[in-house]
Amino acid sequence: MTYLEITAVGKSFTRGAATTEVLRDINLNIARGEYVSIIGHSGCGKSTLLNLIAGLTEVTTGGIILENAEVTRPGPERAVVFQNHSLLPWLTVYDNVNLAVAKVFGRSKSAAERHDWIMANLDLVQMAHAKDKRPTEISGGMKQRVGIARALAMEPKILLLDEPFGALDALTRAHLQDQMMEIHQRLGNTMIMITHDVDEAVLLSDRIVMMTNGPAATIGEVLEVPLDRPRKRLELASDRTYLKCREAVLKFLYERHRFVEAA
Ligand SMILES: Nc1ncnc2c1ncn2[C@@H]1O[C@H](COP(=O)(O)OP(=O)(O)OP(=O)(O)O)[C@@H](O)[C@H]1O
Repeated sequence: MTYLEITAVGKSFTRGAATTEVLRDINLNIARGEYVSIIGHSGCGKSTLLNLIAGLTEVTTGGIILENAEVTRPGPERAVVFQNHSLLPWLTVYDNVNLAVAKVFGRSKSAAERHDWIMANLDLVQMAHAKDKRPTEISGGMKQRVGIARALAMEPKILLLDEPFGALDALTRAHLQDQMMEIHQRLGNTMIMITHDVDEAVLLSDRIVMMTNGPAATIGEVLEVPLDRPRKRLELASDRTYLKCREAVLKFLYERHRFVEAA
């Protein structure tokens, strides 16, 4: 059953007399609990699409519906995690998560319940031990985990991830990908993730949305990833289905829709 419905969405930006059509005729239905990745060359409009779903930008044409309600503005039911953590540097890890929790659950949960909820979410990303640290005192991977905890603490219907592991080294990245799979398995939430990493997309996703190059980019193909869960990266390294999916994405990106640098 469709949970998120993106229908005939287009997005243009106008500055002065110049209008750039970034996205054209995007159609995508996502089911509850699905993990969907969006992949495409730099500048094709992936972040623009995510921002439209987040309600941070308005569609130019078409519409986006989440559980029967049109998306017109940002809301806690669509939490975003950006590539570079967006924690407030003067607050502790705990207080950064608390800020979101107080906003969403300030009325519906007691102070004790809110405390337990903050700690439960920090536990989920294995950051409870660092609750009193400030962002400058923890590593990039840890900051990203706190950002994920903060987003999850809002109990969003959809988690929107804009290259969440893009700024991390390969080992930290692999560790966080594994944690993300575990969290998805445990909570069953709907995830939409932008990535440039083909292996990451295949490992984590139920479907991979492949975008054509801009301007006026659209969805070129959608690839199903029919791999059982839980998934283990080492076992998949030689799995035929995994390798076939990987090849399909690589062929889309580097054969059929090669990136051509604008002159
Ligand atoms: N607010 C804006 N005003 C004008 N143009 C914009 C705006 N936001 C994005 N664009 C343009 O839209 C296009 C797509 O940008 P976007 O950031 O969505 O691409 P992307 O696929 O996420 O890129 P990358 O992979 O490099 O992060 C770019 O040409 C960009 O310049």
